[in-house]
Amino acid sequence: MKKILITGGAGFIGSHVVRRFVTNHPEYHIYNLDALTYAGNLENLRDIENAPNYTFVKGDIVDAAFIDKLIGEGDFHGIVHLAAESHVDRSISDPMSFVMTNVVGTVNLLNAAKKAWKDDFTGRRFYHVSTDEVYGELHDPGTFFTEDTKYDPRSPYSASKASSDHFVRAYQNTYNLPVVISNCSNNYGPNHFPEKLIPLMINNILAGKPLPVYGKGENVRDWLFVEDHAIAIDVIFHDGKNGETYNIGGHNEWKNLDLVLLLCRTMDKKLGREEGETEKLITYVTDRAGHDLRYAIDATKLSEELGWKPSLQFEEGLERTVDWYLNNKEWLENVTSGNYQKYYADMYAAR
Ligand SMILES: NC(=O)c1ccc[n+]([C@@H]2O[C@H](COP(=O)([O-])OP(=O)(O)OC[C@H]3O[C@@H](n4cnc5c(N)ncnc54)[C@H](O)[C@@H]3O)[C@@H](O)[C@H]2O)c1
Repeated sequence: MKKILITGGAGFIGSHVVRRFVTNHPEYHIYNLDALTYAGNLENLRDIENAPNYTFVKGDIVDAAFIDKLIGEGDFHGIVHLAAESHVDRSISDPMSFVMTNVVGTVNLLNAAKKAWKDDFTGRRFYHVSTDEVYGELHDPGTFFTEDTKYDPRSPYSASKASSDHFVRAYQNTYNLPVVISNCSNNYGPNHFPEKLIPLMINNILAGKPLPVYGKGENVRDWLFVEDHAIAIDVIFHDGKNGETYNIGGHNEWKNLDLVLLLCRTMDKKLGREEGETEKLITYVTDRAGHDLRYAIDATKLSEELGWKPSLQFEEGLERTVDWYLNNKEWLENVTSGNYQKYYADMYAAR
């Protein structure tokens, strides 16, 4: 049975990718490598944890000796790399942890794959999951990031992801490592840690806390339902061409303020409140340093060459997301308090 290593599989997007691969590809054995940082949580994979083709491995991609051993002995057919520090605000207060995980961690994985696959790369693939933020920001409506847009990262997070993208391409160019990269827009959906916009707002609404909107709420993001991203990763992993980059996006742009207002109206309905009640919690706060104005993805290459398209309309995806959080308040409480983290850290410390 072919083995696939997925890194960061206990996180938000990673957990959806692991579930998709475990469920839709019984021909593979999936190894989920994750350090279980504040953002990683095995509760996200409870439903598949006993699947016969699934194994969890706790470990840190920054630890080169550990990664060399794991990949050296693992005979992995493919590596799907999602492990990262992922929150822009945290990158502003602590850039070095982003350099370590996103840059050094990625190079450790590339080195280990190069050594383990020993110049016979037939049937192997290193898939690097990246972000549209590497392209910088857009101003003019009607302009989009394409795969040819020049990199212009503007936050420590996007600079670290851009750097890792460059390393991945350099390993293809220099050592012929078979690589593929995708750059995706903002994801939303179940299991999203409540520090990012949508789950933070849902969490605050449920707690009756203010809803902090940066600046005037004018920044624009393109939103994609996380399961559609997982499907795109599956399609690119299997059908994408080595050395290529694929942009993934929802063609679904929202100003932050409009998005928060839509979320407030959805919550009014779900919580049986009068329309307009929830939006009273909106508070405008000092803008994020260096806040990029607009991101928008042109995903034509992916749809024309590999036939992928988002399956879900935004209103439906947002409603599914809200329903998930309302039905999983315990999850929200346990990730916010760090209970899950402690529980799984203790479990692995005892082994
Ligand atoms: N969230 C988005 O909207 C978005 C959009 C495009 C691309 N991406 C990219 O997708 C990937 C996953 O993003 P996410 O939002 O799911 O992130 P996340 O923060 O929810 O999850 C990251 C996971 O990586 C693990 N991890 C962190 N450091 C590690 C280390 N040193 N060793 C091993 N594991 C480690 C964490 O424990 C966690 O499970 C990232 O590479 C991110 O850059 C995210």
